[in-house]
Amino acid sequence: MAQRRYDERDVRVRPTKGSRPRTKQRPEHADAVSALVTGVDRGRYTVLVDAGGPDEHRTVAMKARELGRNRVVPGDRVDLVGDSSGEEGTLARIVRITERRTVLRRTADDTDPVERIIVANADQLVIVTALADPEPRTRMIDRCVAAAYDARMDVLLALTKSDLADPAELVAMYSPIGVKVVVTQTSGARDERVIHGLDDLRAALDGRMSVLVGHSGVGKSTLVNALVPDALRATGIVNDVTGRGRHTSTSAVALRVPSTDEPTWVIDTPGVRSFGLAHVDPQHLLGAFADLAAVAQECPRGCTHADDAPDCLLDEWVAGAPDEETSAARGARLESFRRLLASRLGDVDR
Ligand SMILES: Nc1nc2c(ncn2[C@@H]2O[C@H](COP(=O)(O)OP(=O)(O)OP(=O)(O)O)[C@@H](O)[C@H]2O)c(=O)[nH]1
Ligand SMILES: [Zn+2]
Repeated sequence: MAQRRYDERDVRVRPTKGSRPRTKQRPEHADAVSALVTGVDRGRYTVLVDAGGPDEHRTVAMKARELGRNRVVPGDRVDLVGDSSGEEGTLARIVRITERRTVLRRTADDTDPVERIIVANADQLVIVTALADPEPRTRMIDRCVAAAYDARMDVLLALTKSDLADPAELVAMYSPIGVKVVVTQTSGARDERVIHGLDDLRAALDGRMSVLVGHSGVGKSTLVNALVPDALRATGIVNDVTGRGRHTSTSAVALRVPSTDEPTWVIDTPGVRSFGLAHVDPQHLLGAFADLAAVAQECPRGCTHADDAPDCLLDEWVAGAPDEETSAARGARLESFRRLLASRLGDVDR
């Protein structure tokens, strides 16, 4: 992973006439140790020092003043100074946030200008959806897909409760847009419950950091508890956050999935039910569809590529397909893209 750190060199100082450059000579913190943020609770950060290494241990940290208002979120790689031993009563300080590879954001709703980073550095978004009880809500899935693609994350659709309904329709709907699908179902009594499909899910998570989202009752906890047997204990000090505002009532927690060779993490997001998409750039969405993006480059200036866009070349691309099969495949891709685009614009949800 090519990572570069944010540090003092990133602060561009504009020389002002007649005054010395306002460079603050901050210490470089050469003795800092790096750590992974696994949880946040009321200004206290649970971090894992030397994750995966011989000296791995959990410790608690606070943000150093110099980080200002920058948010630190689960998945962040940070540098610590001070006492990072993890011994009781100690508190380390986070002095740097390593440049993030991905940033998953949410806005409260589509018109809310306030966007929050909820998770950093995650590779994929796992949308947990029950096939029945509760009924799947494709608008919610679309919104999650849009948010993930905007964050440049992959999407995995985990369809639970296949004992109650057939997954075929949803699979057909989402596989054309590059969404991987795993299907699970439980069987057996509560204390000797087996989850079919769990190995497929494990394989899809292996070596990656995945964020799990899903509505209440879809079976997300059932999956998390099966993947991370000590999930409750592993959350440590992290619990509900005293939210400033109504959208931060709970916070995300990173949990390590044991017994895989590569470090594998799931980030559970109890508070996140859906995504407002006000921040999503339609251009980013298009970027998730390489074939469409190539065609759309030649679209008229300012083309929205939406259903009602005049002279959008994407329509021509479908119409001009060499054979029926290609035309159907292209049509499905375009339709999916436009569905996501519409969810971004709020059309679908109204
Ligand atoms: N029939 C069936 N029921 C399931 C399956 N998986 C989970 N359930 C049940 O669905 C209910 C909800 O499961 P949970 O794992 O608690 O769901 P959750 O998504 O974590 O919901 P919250 O805890 O409310 O956020 C429970 O009664 C589970 O026993 C499944 O594959 N089939
Ligand atoms: Zn267009």
